[in-house]
Amino acid sequence: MRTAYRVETVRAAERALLDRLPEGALMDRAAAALAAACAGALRARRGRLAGARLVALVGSGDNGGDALLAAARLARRGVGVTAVLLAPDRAHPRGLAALRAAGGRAWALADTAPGALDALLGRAGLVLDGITGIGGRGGLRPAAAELAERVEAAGVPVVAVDLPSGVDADSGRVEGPVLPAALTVAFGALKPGLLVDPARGHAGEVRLVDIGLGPLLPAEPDVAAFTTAEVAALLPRPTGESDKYRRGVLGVAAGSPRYPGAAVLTVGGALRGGVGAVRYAGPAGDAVIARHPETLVSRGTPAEAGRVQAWAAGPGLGDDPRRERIVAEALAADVPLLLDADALAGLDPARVRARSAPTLLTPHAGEAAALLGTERERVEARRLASVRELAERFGATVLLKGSTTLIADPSGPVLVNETGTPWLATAGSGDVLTGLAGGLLAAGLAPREAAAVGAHLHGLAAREAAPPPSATTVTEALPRVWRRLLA
Ligand SMILES: NC(=O)C1=CN([C@@H]2O[C@H](COP(=O)(O)OP(=O)(O)OC[C@H]3O[C@@H](n4cnc5c(N)ncnc54)[C@H](O)[C@@H]3O)[C@@H](O)[C@H]2O)[C@@H](O)CC1
Ligand SMILES: [K+]
Repeated sequence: MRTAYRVETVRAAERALLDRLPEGALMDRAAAALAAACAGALRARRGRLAGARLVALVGSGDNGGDALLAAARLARRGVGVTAVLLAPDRAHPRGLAALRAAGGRAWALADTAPGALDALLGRAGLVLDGITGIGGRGGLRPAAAELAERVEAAGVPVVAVDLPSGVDADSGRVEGPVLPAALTVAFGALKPGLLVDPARGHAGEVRLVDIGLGPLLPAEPDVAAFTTAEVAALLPRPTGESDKYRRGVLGVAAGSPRYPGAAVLTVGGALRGGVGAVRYAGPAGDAVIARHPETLVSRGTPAEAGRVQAWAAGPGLGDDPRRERIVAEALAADVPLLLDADALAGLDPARVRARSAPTLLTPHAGEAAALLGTERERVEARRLASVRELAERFGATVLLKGSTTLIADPSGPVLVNETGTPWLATAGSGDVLTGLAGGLLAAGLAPREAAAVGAHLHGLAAREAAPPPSATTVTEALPRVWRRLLA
């Protein structure tokens, strides 16, 4: 499990660790790892360290202190270092002394002419961003924002200290200018913003450095991501006693005369979700049978279909006059239920909360916004808060699709899927995910695991499908992903 903790939790663990260690030891650990990461990046660019040039951007907190101490280490190894101080009178005193003792230069940003700054950046092989870390509040302030803009314009690769400056560590929100990094070196624990967009999109490669915080962090993180090995361990596997019913049957209520393809794609995903069988109920049975002859099809609504272990309803129901009845019957079924797309429109939280079996909702940002009575942009800017709010309001598991897919229960850590790719923004790919996650539900996974495993497999399949992937080629790539994970 990759885990992330909120700032408050990280700080509490840091305080406990600081009490046990000599003064400065923790920052020295952080600085040593940071210097090693920068040395690697500089060597990768020009083969050797001596003679390389580094510019360290230094804010007024400990994040700037880390940058100064790391820069001092690099200066001792022959790197030409210039620190640009945003607040010279508040720069970390020990860090600044170490840098000067190592032969590094320190410039006050306020006294540096724009031309001189640009020339400095133009010669630099790497920029170390120590403007703000977990103490950063709101978007970057004007002087820092202007500096970030100049660095970006210079095109020098940036290594972020702990977090890209300007992102919100706890929420992943970005409220103004940010300095995007090629590499972020995080200390002690990842923060939620390093896993959740839009902040994550500015962090580049994220490397976690162990500074001894682990044993002091609580067992339950705020945000977590399954690794592929953990997903592989959760995949349902048939046993000697399995038959098609014991492996689980998923009922699919999707598609309409106008959108038969949604039924085909949802069933296609479901057949690759580890189930023993898929029952399709709806008007697109002929199209489904033509593509997936193993499906049990019927024309009726969920209540008229046979026994299933879970239902997945919603894709392509469109303006089918039976839509409300279909959703009502799926809600009334005493089995786990996945609701997506057209089944989410106007969904009443009380109806979901009243269910006796678990429910999984899989909105994209637009659908989530409609359920929350807000705008899509607001959901996209506040993905973590939005998914938590939906889960709480509906008393359900919610999978919020998008640039980083998030999965929340009414309480407990939010799961992040890290396998997603922008290529998945393609017609019908959500229908495949609905079938896949629904299949995993029917096969016996809890909603949270079904959602996380489904999203993980879906992302891996999209990466494997020939670019550009389509919903159909993603479906076709799924068995290859299963094979690899089961091996
Ligand atoms: N506490 C510890 O034991 C350790 C902390 N470490 C480092 O310390 C950092 C946290 O240090 P701090 O708590 O001093 O906080 P930061 O250094 O992250 O930022 C605080 C400073 O930045 C300024 N600032 C805040 N928001 C700003 C904005 N929007 N624009 C411009 N300036 C802004 C504030 O005036 C304040 O002086 C971590 O991110 C990490 O890099 C590491 O050295 C490991 C050990
Ligand atoms: K930073």
